[in-house]
Amino acid sequence: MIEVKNLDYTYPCGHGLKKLSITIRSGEFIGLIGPNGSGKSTFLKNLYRELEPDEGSIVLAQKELSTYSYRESALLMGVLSQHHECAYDYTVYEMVEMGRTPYRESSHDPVRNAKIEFALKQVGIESLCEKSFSALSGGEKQRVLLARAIAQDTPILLLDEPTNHLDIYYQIQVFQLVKSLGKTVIAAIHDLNIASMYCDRLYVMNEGKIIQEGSVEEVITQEMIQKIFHVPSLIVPHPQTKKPAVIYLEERENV
Ligand SMILES: Nc1ncnc2c1ncn2[C@@H]1O[C@H](COP(=O)(O)OP(=O)(O)OP(=O)(O)O)[C@@H](O)[C@H]1O
Repeated sequence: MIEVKNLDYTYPCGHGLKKLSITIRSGEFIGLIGPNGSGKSTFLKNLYRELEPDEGSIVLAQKELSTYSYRESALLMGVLSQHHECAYDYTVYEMVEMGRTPYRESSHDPVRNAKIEFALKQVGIESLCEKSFSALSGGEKQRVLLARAIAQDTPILLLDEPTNHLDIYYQIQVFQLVKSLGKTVIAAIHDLNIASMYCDRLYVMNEGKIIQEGSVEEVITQEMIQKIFHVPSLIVPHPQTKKPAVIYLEERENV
């Protein structure tokens, strides 16, 4: 469904992405992991067209991304990014409504309104509808933006550290909810235990490159965590799921 080949992007300062290639099948839940500044957000921004690649190709549903109009790509990809700024004082309902913009529906359209209601209910924010978006906490804003992305009803969701501002209850709620939607998901994730619980496959990024790719069992290893994050760890099978669970160790001799 998404095929990225030899993607290059360089910021004026010289940082960016180098020859990135990724193939994602329909319905996969993909995690991007890697240290701060490794290029996860830059990659997602190239996908959701905030940045334009210098070289390489991004093919979405068998068509080069740059040949889609912005409306067409908004019908395919929804985005939940880390940015919360909003120039106007919209209500929560108005923010979620914006997810339907690419559809050009009338505000009385029953399908449109059902999609908005569904999104509000799924994220559990019906009671916030009349509140001003700018008056919400960081975590509440993030949930509103998730509801907007759900209302957009796209087959692909791009998530840039989606649970940044959320407490553990809502972190798990967001990942469970996104997983239950059965969409193709690409998510930049810092928490390796969350990545292990929800992702089908992981890509490890470092210095703008993909340096490893595989199942969570293949990727989440003591060696990778030591090499990429410089932290000693112990990997144990999760007692419920048997997926790798990471226990971080103190840097001590003879551990
Ligand atoms: N707008 C920008 N202008 C110049 N350089 C940038 C810009 N945004 C990011 N960079 C640089 O590009 C590199 C990759 O940054 P990016 O934000 O993609 O990393 P990341 O893996 O998402 O990091 P984090 O985990 O901290 O969110 C970093 O060296 C960063 O300083």
